[in-house]
Amino acid sequence: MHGFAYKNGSLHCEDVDLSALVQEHGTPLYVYSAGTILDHYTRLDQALEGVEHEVAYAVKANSNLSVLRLLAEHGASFDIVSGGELFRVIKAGGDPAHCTFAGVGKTREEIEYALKQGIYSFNVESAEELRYLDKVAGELGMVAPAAVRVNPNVDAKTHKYISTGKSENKFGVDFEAISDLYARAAEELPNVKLRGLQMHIGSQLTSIKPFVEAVEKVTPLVKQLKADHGIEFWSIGGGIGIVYQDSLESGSVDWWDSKSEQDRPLTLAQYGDALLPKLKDLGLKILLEPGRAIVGNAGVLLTECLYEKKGSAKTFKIVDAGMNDLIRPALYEGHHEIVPVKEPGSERVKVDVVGPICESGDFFCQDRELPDFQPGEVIALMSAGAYGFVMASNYNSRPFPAEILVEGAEAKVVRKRQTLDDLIAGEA
Ligand SMILES: Cc1ncc(COP(=O)(O)O)c(C=O)c1O
Ligand SMILES: N[C@@H](CCCC[NH3+])C(=O)O
Repeated sequence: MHGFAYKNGSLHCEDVDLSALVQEHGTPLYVYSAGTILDHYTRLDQALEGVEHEVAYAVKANSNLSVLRLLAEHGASFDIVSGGELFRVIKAGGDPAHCTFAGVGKTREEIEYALKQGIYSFNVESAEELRYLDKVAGELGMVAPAAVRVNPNVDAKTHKYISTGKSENKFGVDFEAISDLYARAAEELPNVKLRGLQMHIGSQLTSIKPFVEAVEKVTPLVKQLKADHGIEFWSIGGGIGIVYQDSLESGSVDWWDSKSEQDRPLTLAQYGDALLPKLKDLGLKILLEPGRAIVGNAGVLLTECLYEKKGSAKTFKIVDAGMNDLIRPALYEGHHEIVPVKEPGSERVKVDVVGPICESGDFFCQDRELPDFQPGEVIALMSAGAYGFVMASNYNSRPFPAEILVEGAEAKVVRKRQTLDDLIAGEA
């Protein structure tokens, strides 16, 4: 079994009982299913069968070394956004020659590091950055492989903080300016080799429409760039959304197929079916940069209920994880399904589940009907595999939680819980 399900009255990840795991490792605890990660990676890879392509996992979503190693061993490429992420990929056995480097603010140090490691492409986000890349590469006597990120000005219809493909967003170069930029680069920038075009319109897209709109809008441009400059790849970015509501089953291998179309707005197969016909005859290598779709439903954050506080207006369940461990609810009002690890009965209570941080925004849900659970019991915040641990902080001097990777009946600690000494390491 992949993913998460109740067995013998207790929530399991694959064949590992999460109650037993918590007894051994404590809470808060991130737990990932290797089976789900590989299943979703494979499904996405298969969705583009029929066109030359690479699935470049977006490392930012979950950059644990063991997660990266798992994906590298199964042939993934990687999309990185910092020198630190490249370092992680290399340490995990990934091949820099299959890495693309995104981001609007690459430093000289990062550019030099990536050039020396021989990455596949710098995905450049402005004319100024392209010029700087040319300068740095020239000074090192190297030629930098590059693609420009086009901002197609398409509405991704997602949360405004994670929409990236509109003109008012800081990302990419205006669609109308791309042809001219490639022409000028060909004449003026001898230390840059433009080998592709990149785009990424936003994250957590649950409809195929914006993807189709962006691909249709940009297709004439890539054709022209191929004809004029011989570009060889088109990265259409990541952004495929996952289900956050009723997501207990979503890490299971059968889940993707078991949902009706209304319940599951966008499957990986639908994504492939809609886009493949538009991409397959371009004569270009197609790159995908999925993050959340691969790891999101593969992870949970386990946390213990410390207190139940009945106020005059609300009942609060106070747990030992906070917004410092999982910030998505505080930052985007992101919804994470909450289920007790001990299989619950049918009784429901309306509660706020809150953390120990001194912020009113430190909540995991508000006024939500949940199966009842008591202090001392452990709950799982579902679909926390993407943008969970990677966005954690030490706010309120709370140490980072541990991370566990489960494969079948084996549970491996892939990041130790931070100690109090770790917390102050390097401070004077
Ligand atoms: C350039 C780029 N590629 C890929 C991703 C991965 O996005 P997602 O996790 O939504 O697939 C992001 C984040 O939104 C990104 O900025
Ligand atoms: N951190 C965001 C996604 C950002 C995507 C990165 N470009 C989230 O949790 O939904």
